[in-house]
Amino acid sequence: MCGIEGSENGNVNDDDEIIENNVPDLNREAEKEFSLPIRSTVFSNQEIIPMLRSMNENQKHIFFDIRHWCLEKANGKHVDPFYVFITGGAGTGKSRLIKCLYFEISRILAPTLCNPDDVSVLLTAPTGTAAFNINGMTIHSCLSIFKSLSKDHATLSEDKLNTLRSKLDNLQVLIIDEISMVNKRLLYFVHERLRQIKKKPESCLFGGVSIIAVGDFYQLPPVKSKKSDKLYVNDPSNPLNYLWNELFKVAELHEIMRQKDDKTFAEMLNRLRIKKKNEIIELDDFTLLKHCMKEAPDRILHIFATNAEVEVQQFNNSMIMKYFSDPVLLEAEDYEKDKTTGTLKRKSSFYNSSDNQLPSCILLAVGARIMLIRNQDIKDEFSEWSDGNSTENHYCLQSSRNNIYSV
Ligand SMILES: Nc1ncnc2c1ncn2[C@@H]1O[C@H](COP(=O)(O)OP(=O)(O)OP(=O)(O)O)[C@@H](O)[C@H]1O
Repeated sequence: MCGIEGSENGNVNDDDEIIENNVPDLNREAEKEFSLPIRSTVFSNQEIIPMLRSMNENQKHIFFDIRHWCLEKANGKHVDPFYVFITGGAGTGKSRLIKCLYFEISRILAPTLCNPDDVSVLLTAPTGTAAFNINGMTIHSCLSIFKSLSKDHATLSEDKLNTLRSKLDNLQVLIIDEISMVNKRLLYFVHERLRQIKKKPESCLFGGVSIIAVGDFYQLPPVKSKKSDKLYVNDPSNPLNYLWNELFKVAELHEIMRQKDDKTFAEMLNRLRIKKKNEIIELDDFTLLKHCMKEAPDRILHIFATNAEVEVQQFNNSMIMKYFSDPVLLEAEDYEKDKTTGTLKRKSSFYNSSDNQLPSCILLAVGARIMLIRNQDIKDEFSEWSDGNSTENHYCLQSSRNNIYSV
């Protein structure tokens, strides 16, 4: 991170793995008060209605099946919970279908809620970026699941559970996008938490809540998971196998909508999707791909396969060196809490871990655009930050808790 001023003397719960390091911007004082960040996602009619109208046959089929279930539920009929896995290659319209489903489910089930603040359906994803993409929340934050997924975190105190219950007692459907990034253990925690919220026995899967899992197992796998822990691996010796295998009914989207006007390209993408690493690409596909490769001008958005190519002295730095005359190298400062005095001391060396991924220094310049890709604590609510057009030579990121990140 950038230079940091300010310190915190809060008690830190060492068990909480969300606190990966005791840096000053991670004030866990606020954690003492349990507040629930659950919020309903709101899509406007203007946004959704054109999407509903333009669904393709495949999307409609899935949509109306789920809609039918909701209507039965809203009419007080006894319907069993359903577990569906909506899959399809990149650009087949999964995210779009999710938004339509969320809109329709919340609309149909709204009259079954006693309180307007209650939630009948939740829109979630396993990572912040994926959740942002669908205007949803992370599974961890809305179900109060800790990142560590250790047994100790399986249960919450009655107080915390009651807070969750007050909001989610009427939850009927949970939508999980990017399911390929969810492993068996996380799915088990989802089952456990829902069961606790709904006060149901172990045998009641997901506490009776229906699950719509969406994603593509050819896309991103769960971070740091053993092969047998991946959902699609049917391993009867794994005690958590039952929560995915044979439970979820598959609904597949086939038509690539993102490149729908370029059938040749879309078909090639479908062939590449199922290729294994090191498997030869057919000559025609290779030629088509080569044909699409063009030298991109420096200033347009570049996509790289690894963070290292972007960060570690590579693209970003070379662009700053090329276009700015006054680059500034900022070194990270790391603090740790002295367990006896509770005060924060600057560490002699920079905290480093393979999952931290923060650079130990960053090169900046006046006028260079900055994108904050990782906000350690959303409660910070950065109130100001440079959009890169400022002519000031001192940038300040002021958080709501008065930690100042100066750049
Ligand atoms: N029925 C449709 N009519 C018109 N456009 C559509 C339709 N379905 C999807 N699209 C468009 O196709 C593009 C890809 O859709 P979307 O992002 O939902 O796909 P996806 O399967 O979630 O992709 P990915 O797996 O890459 O995240 C978007 O621009 C979306 O608006």
